Amino acid sequence: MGNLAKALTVAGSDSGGGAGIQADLKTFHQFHVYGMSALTAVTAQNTLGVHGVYPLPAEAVANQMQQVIEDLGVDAMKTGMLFNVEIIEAVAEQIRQHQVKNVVVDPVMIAKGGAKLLLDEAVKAIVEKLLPYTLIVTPNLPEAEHLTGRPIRNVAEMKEAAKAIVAMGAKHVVMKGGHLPADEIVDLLYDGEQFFTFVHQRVNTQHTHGTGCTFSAALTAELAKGSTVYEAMERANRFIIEAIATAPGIGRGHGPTNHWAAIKLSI
Ligand SMILES: Nc1ncnc2c1ncn2[C@@H]1O[C@H](COP(=O)(O)OP(=O)(O)O)[C@@H](O)[C@H]1O
Ligand SMILES: Cc1ncc(COP(=O)(O)O)c(N)n1
Repeated sequence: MGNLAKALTVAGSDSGGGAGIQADLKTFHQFHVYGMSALTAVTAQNTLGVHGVYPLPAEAVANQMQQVIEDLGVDAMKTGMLFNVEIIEAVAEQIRQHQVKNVVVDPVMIAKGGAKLLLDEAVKAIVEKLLPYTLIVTPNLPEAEHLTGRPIRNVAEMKEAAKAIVAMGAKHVVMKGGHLPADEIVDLLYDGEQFFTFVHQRVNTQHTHGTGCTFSAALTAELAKGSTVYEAMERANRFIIEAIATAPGIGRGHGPTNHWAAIKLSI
């Protein structure tokens, strides 16, 4: 345990356990990384949808971050549902004050059922306050469209959007291509100079609740352990594909992925 890697998630609670803080902590654990959390909001949620959103005061988020960073230490952190401008500003300020490295930002905006997990006016705060501290930002296509204000209909437009997002201050972009209607999914990594594409077959399933959270948590866990961005991307990508392919199939709606999925560490 001497070299135990430690990761922090700053995100909302999904009472259904498939997304949010719960998905992140389960994934950190599966990667043998010590997981810590700063809760931003409570959602009353299950596989059928979001039935209530109860944000916490920004001060409560900042205080949780401060206490774990100053005592336990954070090798990597991720953000998920941040909900409003005040919380985003508080999170950015904690990152700045404590010079937290390896920051992954999953710019969660809308739950699969359509519920707002980020207020409209807060998109600008993600760009202006958070992206300058971000090592990897992981938008899905609708999120990348909101960040850039342009439509994304193919891989060429994904690359253009990735360039625009790096120009906003993030060091790397992982743009997830699951929302393009094709049998092959293309996930894109851009490091400001080169594009790397990760292409895989779509699994035919409705159990994709929390895929974005689980993927970005895996990325964060690998960074906490000292992997390079490329290695972390490759391992997180394999993990999420396996987690979707072996989803337990619970709940009456969009069920969770399998957070016990085998981690394929060999590249
Ligand atoms: N049906 C699927 N089969 C295989 N992989 C998927 C499927 N849906 C999503 N993924 C993968 O899960 C991750 C999240 O994808 P995406 O659906 O684009 O984002 P989000 O969950 O944030 O909406 C990506 O790495 C994507 O390749
Ligand atoms: C608290 C919380 N955070 C994030 C998501 C996004 O989940 P998904 O990956 O299914 O879009 C969610 N549904 N709930």
